[in-house]
Amino acid sequence: MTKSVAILGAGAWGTVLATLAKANVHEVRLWSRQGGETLARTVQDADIIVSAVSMKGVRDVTSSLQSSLVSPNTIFVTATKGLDPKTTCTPSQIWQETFPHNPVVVLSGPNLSKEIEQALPAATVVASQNMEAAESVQSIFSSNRFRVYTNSDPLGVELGGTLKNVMAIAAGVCDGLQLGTNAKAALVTRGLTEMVRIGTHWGAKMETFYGLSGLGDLLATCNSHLSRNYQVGYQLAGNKTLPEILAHLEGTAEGINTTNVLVERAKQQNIPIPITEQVYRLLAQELTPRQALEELMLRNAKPE
Ligand SMILES: NC(=O)C1=CN([C@@H]2O[C@H](COP(=O)(O)OP(=O)(O)OC[C@H]3O[C@@H](n4cnc5c(N)ncnc54)[C@H](OP(=O)(O)O)[C@@H]3O)[C@@H](O)[C@H]2O)C=CC1
Ligand SMILES: O=C(CO)COP(=O)(O)O
Repeated sequence: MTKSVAILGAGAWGTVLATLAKANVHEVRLWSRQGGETLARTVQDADIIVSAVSMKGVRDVTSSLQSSLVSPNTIFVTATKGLDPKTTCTPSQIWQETFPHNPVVVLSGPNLSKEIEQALPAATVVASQNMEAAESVQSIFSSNRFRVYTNSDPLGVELGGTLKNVMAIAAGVCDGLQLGTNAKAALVTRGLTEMVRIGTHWGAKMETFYGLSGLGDLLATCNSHLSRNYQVGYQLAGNKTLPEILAHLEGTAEGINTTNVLVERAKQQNIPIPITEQVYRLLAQELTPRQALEELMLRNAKPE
């Protein structure tokens, strides 16, 4: 059945999600601040509202939408991979808090938009406490080139996609310094352990991090020059400064803000996050990439 899909955010990801839904013959309206259409008209009578804005736009968009008419049956889908700097809330928590009576679905997975744009095969996860809503979103985006799985742990799926961005920055540094395959394997594996530690403390299920939205996205972004977060790390290792890198980066690298939020939250809750901490210090120009490596290698000996 044809659905009416409103996609908010016409950046790299929003545009690709619009193409996928259109290919399944849904009626798609794509909104951005630059476009001619109002937000209220874009979401009018929508069955599904997909948010693909970057984290810095989520609060603006949710508060602008509050006054618009959204039916309680409308499903919200959030595809943003970030954390709110003020509250440390995830995007889906913000959407749910703003629209407490609507189903909210998280869409996240190893989905480098440039590859999907080229019609290369990919898989993703749609997660919700409302399985009917998740299945509805699954059918909107599923195709022979985009395989969509459902999951009942939205927090775990969302945190997987968010926390891996920090590790992608670290992986970019690792490759930029040409530290080798052993170092990269160690980094990504210990990075996953760190993601599980933070995520389970937050209330997510451990097994979710071993699925597409956790390990899957970690592998994709830690191994691809298409990842903006990886690019940030790679270029830091090439001695560029963060402002220089950001001046030429195509799109958003959410891992930078996420690192800051995580360090704050982990400090308050006493969670050890050694890799994130070194990424934080590197981004803050407190140390060089080589010094960050030394710090990680010379930590106290401990069991795995
Ligand atoms: N690109 C990818 O491969 C993937 C990205 N994601 C996630 O999706 C999100 C968006 O990424 P991506 O599309 O790549 O980023 P882009 O930088 O390409 O686009 C960002 C989008 O957010 C919008 N935006 C930013 N601030 C505001 C605001 N205050 N109000 C309204 N809209 C705003 C921008 O609108 P405007 O054009 O008007 O500036 C733009 O549409 C990120 O969280 C990212 O992690 C997830 C999976 C894959
Ligand atoms: O989340 C992504 C792929 O799944 C996109 O990664 P970047 O934001 O690092 O480009």
